[in-house]
Amino acid sequence: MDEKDLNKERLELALEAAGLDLWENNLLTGEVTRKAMKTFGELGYNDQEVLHNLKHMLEFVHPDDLEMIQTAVHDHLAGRTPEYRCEFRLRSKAGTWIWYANYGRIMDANSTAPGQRFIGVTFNIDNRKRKEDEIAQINRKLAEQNTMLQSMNAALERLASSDALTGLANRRTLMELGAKECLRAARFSHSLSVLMVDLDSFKAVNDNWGHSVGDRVICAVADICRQRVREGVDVVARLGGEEFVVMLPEASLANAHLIAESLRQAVQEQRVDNEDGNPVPFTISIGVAALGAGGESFEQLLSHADKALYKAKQNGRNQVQIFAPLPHKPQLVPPAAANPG
Ligand SMILES: Nc1nc2c(ncn2[C@@H]2O[C@H](COP(=O)(O)OP(=O)(O)OP(=O)(O)O)[C@@H](O)[C@H]2O)c(=O)[nH]1
Repeated sequence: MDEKDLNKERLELALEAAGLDLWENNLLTGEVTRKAMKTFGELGYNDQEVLHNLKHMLEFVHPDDLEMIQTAVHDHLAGRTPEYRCEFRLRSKAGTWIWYANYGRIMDANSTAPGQRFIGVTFNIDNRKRKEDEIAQINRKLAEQNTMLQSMNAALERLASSDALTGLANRRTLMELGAKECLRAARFSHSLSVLMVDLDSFKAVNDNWGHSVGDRVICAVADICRQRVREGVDVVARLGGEEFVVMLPEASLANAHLIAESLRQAVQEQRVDNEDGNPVPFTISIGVAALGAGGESFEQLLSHADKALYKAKQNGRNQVQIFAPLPHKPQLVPPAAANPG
């Protein structure tokens, strides 16, 4: 055996051990000078079924992968890539698609007519591709589930922070926002007012027209409050039942009074019909309070507004009352303490 045969033998062994199948093509004539017969054998074809012709070879390639192969060859031929690399599917004789990879190089790149010796190897990557597909599918499912979880979390968050009937903030949210706003207002000596809003004689609305009409009245009041305050600044909350709170940062007592009066009037003019199409009369009373110089807590502010609301109810309902702190009574000094000795 001469050195050439020995080298050929060594190469065959190396290719076999690496699972590589050598091919050689002439890109100028389209002739396949060495067919990757190990690959075609694996796909179920015999030597006669595979012609020494590049055009014929490409007929085994999945139609979706053809353009990618042609681009990779073209880029390499034009010197844009140091080697030709490509992954594609080949049709087996049984009709299934199997993934392969190509790695090759134009060996006569420096000649005047390069492309006559395009040499490379093909190797089976089907297992790897299938695993990649499985992983991609799992990742897609995980991403879908993640999106679903995120939207469920957002929905849960909405449910936990808002009132189911009106969509307004609930008591918990109001108390959280209110406490923060109170601290901020006290720290920077800014105004902060609250309106305590309550439907008048609402029991009668329910008793006369039913609970569902009562619910619609509650929603109508919620909408009026929501529409008439500054979006993103003021907070409208339903405390429960027929009671609402409107928190007005940066609003003085006088401004809050004006807003309260406009809400009261808007509610009085709002029409909600009963099941027979007849209007249901309803009004609200409002208590207004503003943060004083003493830096009260939000709970105290609400309690002041509630006291004003009580006054509005006592005075006949459908009105606005302002919380006025009782005038400070001077402490009487006991005579004994005044005249010691
Ligand atoms: N439709 C409906 N009614 C509710 C809801 N929550 C509470 N109520 C009713 O609201 C009514 C509140 O009645 P009261 O607390 O006696 O007060 P009021 O009749 O409005 O009288 P004043 O507040 O004194 O003017 C009760 O009849 C409750 O059943 C609700 O979500 N939907």
